[in-house]
Amino acid sequence: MADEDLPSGWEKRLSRSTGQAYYLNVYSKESQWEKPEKAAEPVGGNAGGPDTVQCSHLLVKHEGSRRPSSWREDIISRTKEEALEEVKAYREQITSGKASFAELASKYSDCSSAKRGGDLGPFGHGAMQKPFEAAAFGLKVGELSEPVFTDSGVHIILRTA
Ligand SMILES: O=C(N[C@H](Cc1nc2ccccc2[nH]1)C(=O)O)c1cc2ccccc2s1
Repeated sequence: MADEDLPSGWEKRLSRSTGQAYYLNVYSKESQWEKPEKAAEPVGGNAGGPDTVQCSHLLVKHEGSRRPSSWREDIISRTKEEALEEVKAYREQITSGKASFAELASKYSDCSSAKRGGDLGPFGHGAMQKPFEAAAFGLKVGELSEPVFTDSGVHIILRTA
């Protein structure tokens, strides 16, 4: 049933038992008696955003990391603060053009993806730790994140696709 000033994503229906009008959210299939005032959003939260992104990252682990070991160092003992300072220095070298992201990631990242210049390949929602996912999906293609903290350590993330 059409209703000229009904926000998008809703349909007006009539109750079979009472004949009273109710409103159906065409995305969630939920219904309500009150006339909606806002458009219904497609479910899934990132309406209009991509389902997958591709990123490279440079990870500096620290003594409190989930796994304080990597291909670079058997036992990683730097502090979280030291890891942040190192990541900020790498970020500055990249943004000033003194070094490429892939060059620094391959040399200094404590993630095994260092062997691929930091490339993690394409990934969707739910694949990575939440702070990493939130940062990655918030980047434009070609954009370099500020330092991001996860249980693995301190990252900078470059969205590549
Ligand atoms: O979890 C990984 N590596 C961990 C470190 C780590 N922790 C992360 C958390 C979020 C995103 C990437 C991350 N990498 C390790 O080596 O201890 C991954 C390595 C690779 C390599 C290739 C592609 C995906 C991945 S995910």
